[in-house]
Parts: sequence; structure tokens; C-alpha cells
Amino acid sequence: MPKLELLPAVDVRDGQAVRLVHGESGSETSYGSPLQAALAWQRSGAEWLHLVDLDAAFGTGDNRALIAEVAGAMDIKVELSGGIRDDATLAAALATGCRRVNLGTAALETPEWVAKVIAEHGDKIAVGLDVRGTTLRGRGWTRDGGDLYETLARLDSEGCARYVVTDIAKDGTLQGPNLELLKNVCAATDKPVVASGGVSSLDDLRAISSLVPAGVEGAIVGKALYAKAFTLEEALEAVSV
Ligand SMILES: O=C(O)c1ccccc1NCC(=O)[C@H](O)[C@H](O)COP(=O)(O)O
Repeated sequence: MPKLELLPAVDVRDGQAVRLVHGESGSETSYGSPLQAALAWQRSGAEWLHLVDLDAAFGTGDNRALIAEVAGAMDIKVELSGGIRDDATLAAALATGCRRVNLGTAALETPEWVAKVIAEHGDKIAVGLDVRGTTLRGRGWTRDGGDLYETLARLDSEGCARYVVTDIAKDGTLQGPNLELLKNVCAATDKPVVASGGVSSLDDLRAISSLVPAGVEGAIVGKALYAKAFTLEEALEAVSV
């Protein structure tokens, strides 16, 4: 059985690595230099980095140059998220050399464009399914964007390669992942699922690992690493069996 991939997160707001609670603007705790955080995860053995431009997601500007600097400094695979909504922002994101991008708002607001870029770029495109209950949220998680399962069926039919699933109610809270949501999404699609939001302990990671046979491929970990609930080395060890 393949092991669960771990993606330590670096969320960037106003040039700083931050974590939000429920993804809400203004709830930031700052953790300093995004580049230093990313390099630290790489030194600790990460194979992936989940890198988010929160300003681009919220429409409060962007950290494009810094994001490109961080992605360019990585020897590991990078998943890039935040504000990728049209040809220009997609081209800039892919030009960083990232392994894949994560589309959110665009999948809700411009489905024709998303179908086109899925056809063009294949598994370089993942879609973030960020939900409250079963309602999707876009524009930095501030606006409702339709039903989770209807959107998932549409994206599946368009050949979307992978989904990053976040329960916003859990995100940044250290309250544990929404395992039911992950199971339900895996039951609704054959495509791999990356779990995001709420991881608080090594047991949470083991619980997500138990869903690998169901279709969970990876887990994004943010707050727990910054809050030193465990180290990345411990996390990698916990999912290695
Ligand atoms: O990814 C986005 O585009 C995004 C937009 C608006 C608010 C938050 C956003 N992402 C947050 C993340 O991807 C977190 O890094 C991730 O869910 C980790 O959560 P946690 O382990 O609970 O800190």
C-alpha cells in the first residue's frame, strides 16, 4: 500500500508565513519568513510543499515574486494555491516550476476555463474543494459557490486529476480532520484526494493514513507544525508504516 504523502504548508500573507483560523482574514498568527519555513520543511525530509498566496486568494494583492522565489529555492515538489483564476495567473504559477497548481474559485466561477486547462495541463491541475458542510466556498473562502458533490461530478467528467479537500470549519483549529467528509468524497470519486485542515496530532495523521486504500493520497499540515504539536520528522515516521 502506498504511504500517505505529507505536504507541510506555507501560507503567505503580506510577505509573512501565517496561519489563519477557519481561513478568515484577520485571524493571522505570523511565523516569519516563508522561505525559511519552506527550507526548514525541506531539510526535515518533506517531499512536497503546499504553498499558498493568501493575498491573491483574498484579492488583497499578491506575493507573486516571493512565491516564485520560494518555489524556485525548493528541490522538492511544490503545490501552489491561491488566486489562480485565469490564463495570466496560471502561466505565472506554472512558471515557478511548481509540480501542480490548485484551482479553487475558478472551478466555481469559470468552469469552462477550468475544463480547458484540465484538458491542456492534465495532472498539473488539482481542484481545491473547500467546504462548509457540503457547500463550496470561493474567493478566499468568503463566498458560497455551489454543491460539493454536483461540482465533483462535473469536474470528474472533465478529467480533473486530483482534489484537495478542506473542511473550513476545521482549518487552522487543531481540532482534527473531518474524516467523514474525506470518506464521502473518496466514495464519490475515483480520483486521489489530498486532505487539508485541522490536523492536530500524529494520531490524526494515522487516521488519515487509514484512508489511503479508500483514495486519500496526501495530507496538508499547517498549524500543527508551526505550533510544534509534533515535528515533521515525527510525522513522516508516523505515516511510513
Ligand atoms: O488554499 C487556499 O487557497 C486558501 C484560501 C483562503 C484561505 C486559506 C487557504 N488555504 C489554507 C491552507 O491550504 C492551509 O495551509 C491548510 O488547510 C492547512 O490547515 P491546518 O493544518 O489546519 O493549519
